[in-house]
Amino acid sequence: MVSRWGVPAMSEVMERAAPRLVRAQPLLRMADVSKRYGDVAALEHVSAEVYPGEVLGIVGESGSGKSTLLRMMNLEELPDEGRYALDLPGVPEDLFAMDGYARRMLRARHIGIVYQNPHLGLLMKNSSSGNVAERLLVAGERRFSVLREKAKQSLDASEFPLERMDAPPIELSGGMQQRVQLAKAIALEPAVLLLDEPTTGLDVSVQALVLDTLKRLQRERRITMVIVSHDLGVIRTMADRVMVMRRGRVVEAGLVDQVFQDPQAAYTQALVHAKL
Ligand SMILES: Nc1ncnc2c1ncn2[C@@H]1O[C@H](COP(=O)(O)OP(=O)(O)OP(=O)(O)O)[C@@H](O)[C@H]1O
Repeated sequence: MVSRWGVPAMSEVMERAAPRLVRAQPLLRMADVSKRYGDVAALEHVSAEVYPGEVLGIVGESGSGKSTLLRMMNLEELPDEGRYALDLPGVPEDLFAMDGYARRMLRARHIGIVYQNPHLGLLMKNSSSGNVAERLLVAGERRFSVLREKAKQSLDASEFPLERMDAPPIELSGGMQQRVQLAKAIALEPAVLLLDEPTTGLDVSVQALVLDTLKRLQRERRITMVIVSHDLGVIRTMADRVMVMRRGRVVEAGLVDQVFQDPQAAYTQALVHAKL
């Protein structure tokens, strides 16, 4: 299949299409994205599509380019080449072509992100409710009582203990910090929620609880998500489809169950068997 940008929708990849009765327009489309850091090719001709309400998992060993791809999806960084579209009203065809201010505004309004490292997503010494409210300011709300109430609702939806909402993240556990990031990320009901190793580093029991919250939110709100993890268990729990990356390239993509039960690429086979 060739996209309207004239590049293969999933170049050089064994994409096994989801057996959907209705294939809507993708909400998110990245085409032929490449990025080098000096001699390192972090991404080479990567294409990805995510459909509304779908969870795309991205898996691969350390250094395979997962986080770099997510940073591009979050418009934090620009690639050397490639295109990026979100199917939203009034949004330009190629988000990479927007100026810096427009990119920041679009990111704040339509994209939510949870980082593995909460220091990247939160002001650690501000109150947790203030961190969430900061995101709401982007939508133009200025009334303190409304900001506080909406921040509270978002924290509650993230199953954050509300009696701690005035505590700064630096005083909270790792699991609670991730819930504050999540509350901030979903406060404006983003079109897409990006999750970069959101539970890595947490105790196994805490990890399970945070994944439960993410799954519930996804089920109830049909949030479109992209989740990066090196942990196949996390991807299997969360994702509908998976993209397997190696050395900056997509080596395999398809439905999670298909790819994990019957991996086609030698690299995916090794990943799956290493996990068993
Ligand atoms: N800002 C940067 N400057 C230089 N090299 C970078 C930069 N960001 C990423 N890289 C390099 O690009 C490659 C891909 O990195 P990336 O962090 O995307 O991989 P990853 O799959 O997310 O790995 P990990 O799971 O360890 O985070 C790596 O070789 C990395 O060292």
